[in-house]
Amino acid sequence: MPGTRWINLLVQQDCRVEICTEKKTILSVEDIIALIGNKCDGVIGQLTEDWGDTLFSALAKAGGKAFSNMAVGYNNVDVDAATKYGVAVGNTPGVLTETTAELAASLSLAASRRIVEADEFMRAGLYDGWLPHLFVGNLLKGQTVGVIGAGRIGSAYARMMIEGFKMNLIYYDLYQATRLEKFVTAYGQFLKASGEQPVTWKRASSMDEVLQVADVISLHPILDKTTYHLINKERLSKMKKEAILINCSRGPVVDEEALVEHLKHNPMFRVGLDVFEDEPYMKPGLADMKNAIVVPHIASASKWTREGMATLAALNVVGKIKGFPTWSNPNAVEPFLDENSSPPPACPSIVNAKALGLPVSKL
Ligand SMILES: NC(=O)C1=CN([C@@H]2O[C@H](COP(=O)(O)OP(=O)(O)OC[C@H]3O[C@@H](n4cnc5c(N)ncnc54)[C@H](O)[C@@H]3O)[C@@H](O)[C@H]2O)C=CC1
Ligand SMILES: O=C(O)C(=O)CO
Repeated sequence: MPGTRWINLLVQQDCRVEICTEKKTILSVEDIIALIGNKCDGVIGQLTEDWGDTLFSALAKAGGKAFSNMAVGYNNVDVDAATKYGVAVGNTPGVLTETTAELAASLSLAASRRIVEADEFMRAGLYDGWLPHLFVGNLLKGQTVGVIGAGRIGSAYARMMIEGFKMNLIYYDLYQATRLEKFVTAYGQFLKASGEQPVTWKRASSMDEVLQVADVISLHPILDKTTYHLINKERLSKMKKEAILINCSRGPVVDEEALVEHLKHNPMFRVGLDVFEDEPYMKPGLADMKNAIVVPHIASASKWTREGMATLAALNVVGKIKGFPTWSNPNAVEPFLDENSSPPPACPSIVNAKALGLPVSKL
């Protein structure tokens, strides 16, 4: 885990910390059971681990009260099973938002301007002079950005694309993104007052509307039963032939086999993927597609974010062990990140706090 603050905070609270030194990137359930052993008060785990009934039962048997994913997404965790065993489940919202949105924006630019293809071309020594048709891509300004899942990260991404490239917005979410709508309205008015074309927004009544209208579509929902294979063969066929699809949410939100087929038959369609259906693997054929940019789940990989994630995960676990209440707003975690002061006596974000009847901090 990055940085030293997370471990210093645990040690200051008299925790004995055991660090897994297995030379394996992804631990199996059996590996983790062995690491938990007979006595373990809490665990900080990774999104690659399968935290279900077996592990929560083992943790509870070892006296464990707390688990935290070092991640905001917790689709790898069976929260009901944790609740059944009285284990609190923490996650780390609030420190990933901008970093993840920046990677989605980076992929959007890289895909629209074909940066990876052009880079490979240069390195292969194929450049023999400027040509009018060399790596022609898409202009973003004035086009429409579609966001599926306009929560924390989806909204931050939308703002970047709107402010940065003056794109119009269409979004689909189960809930209204009121703050985002207000921002686009105000920014549109500002542009108009400056004599520029104002940007616009629309909340789509269906996801298909976004797919049909948008030029760049970025996926930011959580992964659950309702979002599994949200983008499938039929939905891909509704998108514009030259559209760009970005996925920085979770791999299974996209039917990756259908995507490979779509990429093969639509060379002007481009994707930027940070996540994959069967990580760490890619579906056959994806790696050969020139119209796909693929990066290894690095959307949250900025130093500040990763150190913040580690700190929040550690504070979730130690807070529960110490019997601290939960923080009232898990999106407002700045007080936990200030290196120059002690963190508040609270768990920053416990997703099953209500189900466990945990008290809420009054701070
Ligand atoms: N690639 C990476 O490294 C990272 C990936 N993530 C992923 O991004 C996800 C989103 O993170 P946040 O924005 O912080 O979460 P959030 O909870 O703020 O936003 C998720 C949004 O998805 C919406 N949603 C849920 N079901 C939907 C559906 N069926 N159709 C449309 N919208 C739906 C929700 O209403 C919510 O607004 C995480 O759960 C995680 O899986 C997060 C951080 C880094
Ligand atoms: O926090 C998450 O959900 C991640 O995917 C970490 O990058």
